[in-house]
Amino acid sequence: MNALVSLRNLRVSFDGQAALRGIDLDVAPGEAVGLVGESGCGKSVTWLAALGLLPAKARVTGSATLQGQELLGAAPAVLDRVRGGRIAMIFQDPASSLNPVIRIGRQVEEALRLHRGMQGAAARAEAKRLFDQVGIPDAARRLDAWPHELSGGQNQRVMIAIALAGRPELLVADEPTTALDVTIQAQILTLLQDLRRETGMALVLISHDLGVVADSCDRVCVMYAGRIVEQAPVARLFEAPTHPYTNGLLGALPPLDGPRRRLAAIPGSVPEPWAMPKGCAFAPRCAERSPACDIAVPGAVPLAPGHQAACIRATAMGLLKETVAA
Ligand SMILES: Nc1ncnc2c1ncn2[C@@H]1O[C@H](COP(=O)(O)OP(=O)(O)OP(=O)(O)O)[C@@H](O)[C@H]1O
Repeated sequence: MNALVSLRNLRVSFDGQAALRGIDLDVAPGEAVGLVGESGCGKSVTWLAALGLLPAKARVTGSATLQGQELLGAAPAVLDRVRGGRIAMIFQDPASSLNPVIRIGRQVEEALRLHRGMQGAAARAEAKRLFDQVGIPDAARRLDAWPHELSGGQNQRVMIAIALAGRPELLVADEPTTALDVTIQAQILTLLQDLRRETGMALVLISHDLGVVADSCDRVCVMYAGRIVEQAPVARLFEAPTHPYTNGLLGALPPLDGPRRRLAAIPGSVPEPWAMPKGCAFAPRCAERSPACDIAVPGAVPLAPGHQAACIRATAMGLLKETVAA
């Protein structure tokens, strides 16, 4: 795969506490990758680190490349061109990302000026086109609205228009629908899919909801305590989940058909950074734990094309495959 973005052994710590413990991830041009996991597992920090958006106290090591160009430690001028240009990011709460005292059209025009050098009537016409593209009704008039005059869903569409202004090759959408009503959530997710098809950009969708990610993405990465514990194409993940944590997330999904049942919750909680076990971080919550789980952190084992899991059960399956093939 010729990756658009490659993360290699990406590690982040704050005040000596590890938040990311070695992320390896490729995003191909045009693909949609879902990043899923419980709150605090490092989904947002992964992309904030790659884009140089973490506070100075964060210690970041490893590598994050955009078509071979290293982003970690890159000059501010390089990062300014990448951020909001080749890689755009939208966040959960559009109200806090938009400037409340600048009309929304002006905010889109500013992004067009920064990333495409557009000004005046050309920028205004392009801003209107972007509003049309993201489904803001009565776009010409809405350009002059203030953020507080629009609903949360409309403001998220404005954020998406700002993100599209730089013609990104990758859009990172960090819980883009969490703050919205359920019906609006579905509309925004559909919009992101449509835009990906229209523009050919890649999409990284961050969510704590495996169902949301499964509907919208080609591939899913399951994160736990600062690591990717399993990644696979969506269909494969549902057919052959290997990591017990993935199984736990799948068990927590409501069934598509059949009677409603109580959602299975995974007992226990994620270990705190200062109390990380020596072996597998999920072991204390794992029903399939064995003594070997406590010895060392399991590495990612390839199981099928695009499918890897970091669990000693996967290690055992990998060895079994090698023995059969020999
Ligand atoms: N600026 C910061 N200073 C200190 N710790 C931080 C900072 N930002 C993130 N962290 C820590 O890094 C870890 C990963 O956080 P991150 O926000 O990436 O999690 P997440 O998986 O995106 O969770 P959520 O779904 O709640 O957004 C958490 O333990 C968090 O407390």
